[in-house]
Amino acid sequence: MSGLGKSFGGLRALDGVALSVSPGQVYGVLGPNGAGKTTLLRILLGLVRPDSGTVRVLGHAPGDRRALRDIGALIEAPAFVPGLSGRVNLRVLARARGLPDSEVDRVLGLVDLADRAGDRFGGYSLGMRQRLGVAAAMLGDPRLLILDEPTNGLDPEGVVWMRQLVRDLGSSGRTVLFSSHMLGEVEQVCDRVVVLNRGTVVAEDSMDRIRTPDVSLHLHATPDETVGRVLAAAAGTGEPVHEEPGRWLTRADPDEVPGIVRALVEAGADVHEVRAERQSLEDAFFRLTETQEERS
Ligand SMILES: Nc1ncnc2c1ncn2[C@@H]1O[C@H](COP(=O)(O)OP(=O)(O)OP(=O)(O)O)[C@@H](O)[C@H]1O
Repeated sequence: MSGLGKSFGGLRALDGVALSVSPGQVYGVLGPNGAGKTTLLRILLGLVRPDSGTVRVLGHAPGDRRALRDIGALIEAPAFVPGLSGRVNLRVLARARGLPDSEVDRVLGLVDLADRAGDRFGGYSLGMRQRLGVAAAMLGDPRLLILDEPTNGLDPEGVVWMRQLVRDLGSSGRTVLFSSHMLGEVEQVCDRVVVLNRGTVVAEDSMDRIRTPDVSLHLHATPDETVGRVLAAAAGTGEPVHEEPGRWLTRADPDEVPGIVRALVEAGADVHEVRAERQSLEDAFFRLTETQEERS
């Protein structure tokens, strides 16, 4: 998709969004509340029409029957009939699509609901409802799964289970596009991630590169005058921060760290402590969304 825009009244929910998802990738859509994640996923399914831009899903226009056949989706709370059992709810969906009842049993097994499949949907916990929603999305073994906040309502055990399921789907060649504001979750299962903020893409890259390879380099080294001079001249570092006498903080490419330490020693500095901390996705997320706030 490219140049995607969507407004609701005066509110710009998406603005010039471009992204491309390759088959077999697990792709995370990340962003704070109201960033436009759900709107983006709804557009892919043909549930919302964009005001501008071009979108192709599995080679077709969004909402095209040929594409929908190969897409499974869970968008917001799944709608099932409360008085019917989980199994019967799925059978209704499966039969409407010409799928055999054995397919229902297969997906119930995948989401660990086989034991409770005969119970009324109305009596299901939030987590069970969510599992049934995922099972419905997997009916017919679609090539592309679009899951909007799939861990909503799941307990910690359910979150771990969902993470594993998404991973398994990815490693079996399915393409999974899922949104989350649980950053750790995205970090652990995604190949690539797009970070949205206020309707625009603030980053779109591989998980490793989003995190940026840079480390926060904490140094305890003296004397200050020598350390300051060496850090300012070192390649691959950010602006050094002099935290207190003898203590420095800078950003550095991890490959440059040995060279920085060598340069300090060669310049006659005493190096007492070197600590390089990798940035988590959480750091990257806040850095990206904060930068955006500052710009606007
Ligand atoms: N049908 C609609 N009518 C009016 N405004 C809408 C509609 N759908 C979304 N919006 C607005 O568009 C913006 C983006 O919403 P969207 O649901 O896509 O964000 P999100 O990133 O999924 O957020 P959340 O994490 O809170 O679900 C929000 O400000 C929202 O209020």
